[in-house]
Amino acid sequence: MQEVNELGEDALIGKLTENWTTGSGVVVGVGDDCAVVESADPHTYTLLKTDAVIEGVHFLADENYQRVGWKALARVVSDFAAMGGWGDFYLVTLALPADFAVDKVSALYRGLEICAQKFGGQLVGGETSSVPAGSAAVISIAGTGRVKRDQLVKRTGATAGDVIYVTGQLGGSIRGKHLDFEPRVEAASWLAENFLPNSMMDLSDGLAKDLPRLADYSSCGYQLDFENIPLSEGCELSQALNDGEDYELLLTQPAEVVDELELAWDLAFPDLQLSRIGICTSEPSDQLAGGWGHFSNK
Ligand SMILES: Nc1ncnc2c1ncn2[C@@H]1O[C@H](COP(=O)(O)OP(=O)(O)OP(=O)(O)O)[C@@H](O)[C@H]1O
Ligand SMILES: Cc1ncc(C[n+]2csc(CCOP(=O)(O)O)c2C)c(N)n1
Ligand SMILES: [Mg+2]
Repeated sequence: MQEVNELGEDALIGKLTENWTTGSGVVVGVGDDCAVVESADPHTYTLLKTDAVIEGVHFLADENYQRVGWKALARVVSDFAAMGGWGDFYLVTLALPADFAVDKVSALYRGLEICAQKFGGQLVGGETSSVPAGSAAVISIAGTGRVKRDQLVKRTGATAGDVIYVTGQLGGSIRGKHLDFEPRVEAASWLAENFLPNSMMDLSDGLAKDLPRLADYSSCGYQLDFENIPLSEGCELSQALNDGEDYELLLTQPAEVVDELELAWDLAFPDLQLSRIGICTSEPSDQLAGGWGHFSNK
């Protein structure tokens, strides 16, 4: 019997969805940060995302649950941002063991509310269920969002010659940033409005996992300047590549616009680093391997 760890996360999703076709109303199906579907408004698309955090996998059981609530919602907001959009409505699914403390759930909801308040969008319902005694708590957020049609940025548009950028610094998120990161909503929509990147995604599984994904989706390769990868304080390159949960933006821009982009960026976001870390190539690359994978690091 084949186990899921033998396939790895991406191959499993690929196998399960290989026969799914993109029917009418679907702009982007499986394979990007969000699904994108037509909306009644001719100027926007609707974004759809569902994302779970699991005790013991995404946070420790004794964590401050307000921070867990922030993280759970901010992850969805980050995926909306990665398409150039923002969140509108959120549903919360809880699956808890029977002895779970009410105070922890209340704290979780404060975190969700604070995050929704800060980044916009409303909490509008959910679902409550249980897990067997001794099992891990599961919190899942489903959200709908919006993006202007002419500002949608996908993972598939990178082309050879594009300059590859990341925002912020990478690595070491487990020291705390994975719980209280700022989804890059403002930066992403500024980019989408002013410099429409050829491709963009948020970095959740580490640059070593996510850049090869972006390159695969775009049918190109990449050449990294490792010395230009921005390291979080106290981190080594291997952490920046592999730790994951940076929730920074990874994007590519045609070379002709990068000088103008960098000047404008420094004025618009003086406190957020934008680093040129490499270029897209026409040939496939093998500079990177690693990062986070559920089941195994495949
Ligand atoms: N069980 C599943 N069935 C169908 N599609 C899935 C399943 N799991 C993931 N997908 C799809 O696979 C793609 C990658 O999903 P994933 O949740 O890894 O998104 P991501 O943006 O790469 O990661 P993150 O959510 O951490 O930012 C998405 O398009 C998602 O809709
Ligand atoms: C207790 C604990 N152990 C490990 C980690 C690290 N971690 C968990 S999931 C993940 C990738 C993103 O998840 P997903 O692919 O589900 O978006 C990473 C880097 C953590 N945060 N807490
Ligand atoms: Mg993502």
